[in-house]
Amino acid sequence: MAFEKIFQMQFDTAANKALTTGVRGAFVEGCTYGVASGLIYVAEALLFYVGAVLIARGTYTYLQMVEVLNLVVFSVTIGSQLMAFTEKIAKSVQATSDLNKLMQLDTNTDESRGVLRPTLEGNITFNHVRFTYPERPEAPVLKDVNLKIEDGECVAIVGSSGSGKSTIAGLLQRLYEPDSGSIAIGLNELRSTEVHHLRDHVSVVSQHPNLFDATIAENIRYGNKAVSAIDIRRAAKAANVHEFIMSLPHGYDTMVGENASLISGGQAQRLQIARALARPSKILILDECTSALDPENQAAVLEAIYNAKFGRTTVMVTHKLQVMRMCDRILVVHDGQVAEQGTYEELMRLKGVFADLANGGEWVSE
Ligand SMILES: Nc1ncnc2c1ncn2[C@@H]1O[C@H](COP(=O)(O)OP(=O)(O)OP(=O)(O)O)[C@@H](O)[C@H]1O
Repeated sequence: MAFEKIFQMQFDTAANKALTTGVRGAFVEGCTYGVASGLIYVAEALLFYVGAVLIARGTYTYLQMVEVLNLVVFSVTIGSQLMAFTEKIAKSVQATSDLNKLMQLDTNTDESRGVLRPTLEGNITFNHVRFTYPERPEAPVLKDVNLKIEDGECVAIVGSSGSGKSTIAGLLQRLYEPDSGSIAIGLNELRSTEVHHLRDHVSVVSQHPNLFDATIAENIRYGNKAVSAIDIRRAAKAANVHEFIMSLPHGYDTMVGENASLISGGQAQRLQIARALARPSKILILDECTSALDPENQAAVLEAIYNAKFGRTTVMVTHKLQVMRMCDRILVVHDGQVAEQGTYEELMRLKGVFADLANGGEWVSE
C-alpha cells in the first residue's frame, strides 16, 4: 500500500537522524566531560604554583592563599558540573520546543469533523469523487470516480500501478477527504461519520501484517477491550489460523517476537485477517494482502479470505488473477475513473483497458 512506503521512508529518515544526532551528542558530551574535569586539575595546579610564588615573595600570607584557592576551586568545580549538564539542557530546550509545536497543532482537522455513529452497513457508493494529494496538487489521482458496491458483495479493484487503487481504499477509511463528490456507506456520508467509529467498522488487511511484540491474543485484540477471548478464538478459526496457534507451546499466549519474527509471512497475514474479523465490522478492505507471500502461504491466506468474505462487503485491491476470480465483480481504475467493470470473462471480451493490461502482463497469475 502506498502509505506504508511513505511511512517507511519517514521512519528511516527519522531513525538515521536520531543515530547521527546521538553519535554527535555522545562525542560532544565526552569532550565536555574531559575538558571540564581537566580544567579543575589545571586550575588547582596553577593556583598552587602562583600561591607558592606569592607566599615566597611575601605578598600573600598562607591563610590568604588558602582562601583564594578555595574560592577559585569552588567556582571552577561548580562551572564544570554545570558543563556536564550541557547535553541535558540542550535536550530539554529541544523537548520544550517540540512540546510547544504539538500544543500549537490545529485540532480542527478533516478527521475531527463528523460526529455521527450510525450502524455502518449497506451499499458503498462513490459519487463523482475527485481527489488530489495535497503534496502533488498538480496531479489529480481520482478525477471522477463513480462506483457502487452492493451490501455483502465482493469486489476487486484493479488497474495499473499508480492508478489510484489504494487511494480509493484510503478514502474509504477517511484517511483523506475527497476534493469534491461524496462517499457513503448505506445512507451515511463518510464526511459526517465519526472517524474512530468508521475505522472500527471498516477493517483493513494490508500487505504488511504490522504485528507487535506481544502475545497472539493481544495482537488479534489490537487494543480493543470489547473483543473477548471467545471473539478472538472465533476470529482465529474463521481466519484459518486457530490450529496453528494451538500447536504452539503457549497457544494464544505465545509471544510473536519483534516484527513477528517467530512466525511465517502467511501465518502473520492470517493473524492480521483474524484481527480484522474480531471487530464488529461489516466491511473488509484487503490491499494487496497476498502480494508478499509464496504460493503455499498465499493459498492458505486466500482460503481464509474466502471464509471471511461471507456476510461482509469485501473490497480487494489486487494484481492477482486468482484473487480477481474469487470476487463477484472487478472494477478497473484507469485515468482517474472506473473505466470498466464486470467479471473476468466479461472484461476480457470487452477488449478494453482490462484486456490490454492482461495482455501486457500486468496481472500475476500464481
Ligand atoms: N501520500 C501521497 N502523497 C502524494 N502522492 C501519493 C501519495 N500516495 C500515493 N500517491 C500517488 O498517487 C498515485 C496513486 O497511488 P496509489 O497508491 O493509490 O496507486 P495504486 O494503484 O494503489 O498503485 P500500486 O498498484 O502500485 O500500489 C500514485 O501516482 C502515487 O505515487
